Amino acid sequence: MKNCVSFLISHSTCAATSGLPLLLRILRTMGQYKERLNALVVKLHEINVLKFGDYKMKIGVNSPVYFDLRIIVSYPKVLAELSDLICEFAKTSLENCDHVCGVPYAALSIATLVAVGSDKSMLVRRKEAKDYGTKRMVEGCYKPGDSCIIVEDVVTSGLSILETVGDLQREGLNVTESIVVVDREQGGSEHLASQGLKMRSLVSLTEIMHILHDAGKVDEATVIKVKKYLSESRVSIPADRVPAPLAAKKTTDERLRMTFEARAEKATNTMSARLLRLMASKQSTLCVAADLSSTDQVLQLANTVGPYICIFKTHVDALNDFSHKFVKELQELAKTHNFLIMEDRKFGDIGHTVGLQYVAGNFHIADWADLVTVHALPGPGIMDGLVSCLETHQSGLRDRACFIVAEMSSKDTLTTPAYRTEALKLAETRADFVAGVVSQSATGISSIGLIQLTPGVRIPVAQNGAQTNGSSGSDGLGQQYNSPHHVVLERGADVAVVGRGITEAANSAEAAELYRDVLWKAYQQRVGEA
Ligand SMILES: O=c1ccn([C@@H]2O[C@H](COP(=O)(O)O)[C@@H](O)[C@H]2O)c(=O)[nH]1
Repeated sequence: MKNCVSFLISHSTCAATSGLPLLLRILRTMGQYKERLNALVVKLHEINVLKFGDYKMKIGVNSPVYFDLRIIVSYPKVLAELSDLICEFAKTSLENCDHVCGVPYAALSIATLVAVGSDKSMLVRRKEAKDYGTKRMVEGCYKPGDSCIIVEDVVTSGLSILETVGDLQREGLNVTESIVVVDREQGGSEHLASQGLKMRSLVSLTEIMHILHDAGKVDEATVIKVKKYLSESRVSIPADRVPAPLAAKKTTDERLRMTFEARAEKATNTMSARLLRLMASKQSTLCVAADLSSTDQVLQLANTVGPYICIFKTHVDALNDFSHKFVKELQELAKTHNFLIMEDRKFGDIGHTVGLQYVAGNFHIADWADLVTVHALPGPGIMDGLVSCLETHQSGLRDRACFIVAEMSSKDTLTTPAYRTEALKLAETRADFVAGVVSQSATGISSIGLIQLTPGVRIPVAQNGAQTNGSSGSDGLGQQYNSPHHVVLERGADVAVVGRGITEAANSAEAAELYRDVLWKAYQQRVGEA
């Protein structure tokens, strides 16, 4: 019945456009489909894909029924019929996805024919990474954000599907659904659902037993034996076998629902805890980017927006009159208005060099910037370089921290999903110095205390002057903007960076107050306080 409803949904559009009365046409198509499915099940039994006896399963238990869909490749007509039925069954889902990926190896032949039958691109997940060439785990032409449907032969626990989904997600693909031939009804669909994955099966083990019994292929005793086995043999997946991106997704979701106060309690980095508390007490998640060229302009802006912000972000190498008097005054304003100073230096060299750039040079950044930004590109050595300088520096590690740039906001950024994953790993392992990450999304950020800083934020103004909630254009030089609402609720931003949205406003104080309020309301909605 469940599958008839799926089938009905898939076919309602084509039925609606035909000349026949709608219901009659749907029922006829459904009847034909059901007849073909029954015949296929009988055929699968005939060719020994479906076996009854006493079988030792991969998961350790014995089963009175076993499916070996691997041998279907030796029966091309049966393989073609099965794939055709999947194309019918999942018509709408297949129309709306970008790719089809079979779980290796048994489902590969089925997925290939489904991809051909539905004119969709196919992806192949490798079971082992190559140690030469591209070293990719997923072969095929795709880009991050593309959607993909999984095709699997038989589902018991769902672990094989989860492993495939894990690899696809690591490549930035968005897995929307899994279509399986047989659901053994031993917990697979529930496990997948608990990881946010929808699963639909062509036929369940119970349905197979009914079809074969009605066709006189199995006796009543076998039906009862299988039924008893099903009621006694639920299969579980140990938490440590759930692939990382999926496990991380659960933690990320929990993290996003927590208040800043609660997260501060769990934060292992001192500056992260301090900033989270500051955000909560000041009710502000706004970071203003002071991309200006004179120190007077910067100080005036800091004084104007100070009451509404948690971070004041500078690019001191863009100033034409930098002085140490300037940083002293900026620090005074930070004390008066209670905000942190972030120098958006985006360090990106080897450890030794960045150490010098941090504590020495013209700017002596470590003397006055509470926070700095750092690229992950050079690898862990960059952290060692910065941290070793701080160990002998007057401010010490307790009062200084960095944000790792995991992903940039600009169009066609080279911070690919794979790069981002590695940058996040670096952030998670260096809680001694890392307070947060610069990122456009929360995916994969699992440490509760890690703060997500998201630049590229601007309130969109509609043609008629009314505000809208959508994404909000670009600056013609690669910067891409999203609305405050969108970055907090859809992308998981904790702190939103706003530059020209405030510095170019007619009244910077009013603009900062507006951004602060809109961002705070979105945060409250996210944690369920609104
Ligand atoms: O990915 C990134 C990282 C940093 N930035 C910085 O944020 C501000 C954005 O200014 P707007 O005027 O709001 O565009 C700017 O200081 C950048 O250096 C970023 O935009 N994207």
